[in-house]
Amino acid sequence: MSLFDRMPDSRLVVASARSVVGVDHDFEDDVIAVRRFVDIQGDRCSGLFAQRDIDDEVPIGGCIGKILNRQQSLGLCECKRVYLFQITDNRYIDASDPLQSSVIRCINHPRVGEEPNATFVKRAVKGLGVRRRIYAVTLRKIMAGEELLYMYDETPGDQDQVTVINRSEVRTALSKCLSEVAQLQEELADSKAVLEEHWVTAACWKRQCTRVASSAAREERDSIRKRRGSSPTSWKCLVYRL
Ligand SMILES: C[S@@+](CC[C@H](N)C(=O)[O-])C[C@H]1O[C@@H](n2cnc3c(N)ncnc32)[C@H](O)[C@@H]1O
Repeated sequence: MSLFDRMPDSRLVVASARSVVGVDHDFEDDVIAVRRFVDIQGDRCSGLFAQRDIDDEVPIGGCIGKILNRQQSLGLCECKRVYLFQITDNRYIDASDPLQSSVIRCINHPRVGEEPNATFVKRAVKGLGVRRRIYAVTLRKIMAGEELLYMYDETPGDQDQVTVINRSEVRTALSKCLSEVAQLQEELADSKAVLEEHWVTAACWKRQCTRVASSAAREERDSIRKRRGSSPTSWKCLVYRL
């Protein structure tokens, strides 16, 4: 029997507060909580954490959002944070808007050295106005305090090829980004006095650096993508594996 068949009645899962549309980032119940922390790039981000021990194969909650087709979802793959969950070849849940989604949107991908401990299963729900839903389910027993993690490229229905680039390609892409940022910082330092005169804040500086770094990263991705001929959505995987 597959994990999908062993799912309990999805109406019960839908009723869970964790699957309710519009739950904000401060969500916390006795099973999971959304916690904010600072990631390796120094940005504040959110993740889902177990509040108590959770057994294997327990549904955590449903992922909700706007249903998009592949074409409509492409632009969103380029966003800094991607909240797209693929449910079929041509159907995606866009969970970008926290007010139109559930806290399940906050599940992160495992970092280096971490293993996934959750996955998603699909289940059609009749009579609830939602044609297709996917549920986060634990893959093993989770201990209280552990972060829930799932491999983004394993969303049900995801047929994309995963582009795995080797370490030297990663290093080249990274050093290119870093040198662009260093150059920008030099330019900014030159004009620091002028900027100070205009009361440009540190936050604005950071935004400019980030913008240049992400555009450099995008160019690098495009150039590798051209060389590799991979599909645009597979870049989610590339970015996360960095
Ligand atoms: C579905 S959201 C997860 C919640 C997100 N961390 C937040 O703060 O709202 C996916 C985004 O989180 C970030 N993310 C998730 N896992 C990551 C990881 N292992 N390393 C770096 N960024 C990650 C990426 O920006 C990604 O586009």
